Amino acid sequence: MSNEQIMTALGQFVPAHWARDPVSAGFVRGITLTDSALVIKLVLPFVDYQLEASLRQLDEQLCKVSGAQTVQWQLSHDVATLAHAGESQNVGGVRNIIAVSSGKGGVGKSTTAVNIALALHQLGARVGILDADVYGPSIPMMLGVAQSKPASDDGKTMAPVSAHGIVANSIGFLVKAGDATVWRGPMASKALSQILRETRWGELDYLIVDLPPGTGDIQLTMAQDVPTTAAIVVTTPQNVALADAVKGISMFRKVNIPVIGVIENMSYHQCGQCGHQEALFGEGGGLRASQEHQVPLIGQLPLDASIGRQMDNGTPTLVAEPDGNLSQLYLTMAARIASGLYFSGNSIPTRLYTRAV
Ligand SMILES: Nc1ncnc2c1ncn2[C@@H]1O[C@H](COP(=O)(O)OP(=O)(O)OP(=O)(O)O)[C@@H](O)[C@H]1O
Repeated sequence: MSNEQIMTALGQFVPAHWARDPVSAGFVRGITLTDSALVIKLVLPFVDYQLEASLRQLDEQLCKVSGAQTVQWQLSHDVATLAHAGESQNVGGVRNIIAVSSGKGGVGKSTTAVNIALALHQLGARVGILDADVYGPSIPMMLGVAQSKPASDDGKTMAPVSAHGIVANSIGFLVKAGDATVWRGPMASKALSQILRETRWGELDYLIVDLPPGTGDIQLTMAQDVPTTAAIVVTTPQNVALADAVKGISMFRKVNIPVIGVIENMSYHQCGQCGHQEALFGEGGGLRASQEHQVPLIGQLPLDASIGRQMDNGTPTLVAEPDGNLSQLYLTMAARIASGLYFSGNSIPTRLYTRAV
């Protein structure tokens, strides 16, 4: 068997949404031929979705060059810590902080943030979510834990609330409904920094931060006082929402936070009877914004009453129907976010993946 031919075959294959092939990216960790099986071990610095099915396209070619009868893919991940802009100190065992923002309110930012967090968890990552939407904290309700409170043994730090396999903290757990809405910008920003640093998040691969809509003080805090790795902008296809989303993209760029991409929510309505898709709010807006501003379009989600209903019941789509079509959309987007984050970011040198075969 020639390792070189196998590496060449692997080196010519770029899985969906990856920026590089697994060989040049340094993910191949072992190639062995046991009995009649060729065993290929890959360790990824991000979580992925349906990667094995995609790699199986290579099986025939790999069997031919190795003389093996089958290929066994051993896939695992060890999520890399990526460098962030600014001087702020890392948050405990949190490897990456992803801010989810929107230019306008009501576009489904929190709904998307929660389902993406749960999707990353379903893909095998350790995930937390911080509800920084001080003016309308909705994550406790969406995760079905509105009656819970983060526990504090020492009066200084808090244990986050666990729900559906992820951990969460929210201003909504800590102050009475409506109280935070009268806070002025600086107070809200201080609350965000404090809640972030006083929560014992434990070891997390990804901490999703659900920001309030707009481009104000809190967003600046994310750049200056929080080690934010990258941001995602959620929008609807309407022109007004898009114009605001573009402002959000520019703002993150100005403060050197890379934008992983745009998610277009409520892009189309799918008829429950015949499956016909109709673009209720115009078409192609997210794609246009992504092309004009050179950010990837991470995905498009339909306007689907079940997304809202499931959230209102505290069992988000990823929990209510983990294998359903909508969950598959979220899982695909989560994988794009994870790989996009890695390939667009800078790995911290100590965790750099070396080429080893
Ligand atoms: N794809 C979707 N299909 C159907 N309903 C949706 C979808 N996305 C969100 N919703 C519903 O739209 C409403 C607003 O969603 P959400 O609270 O997530 O928006 P938001 O952008 O975070 O709002 P705000 O900025 O005001 O907090 C909710 O009732 C939610 O259930």
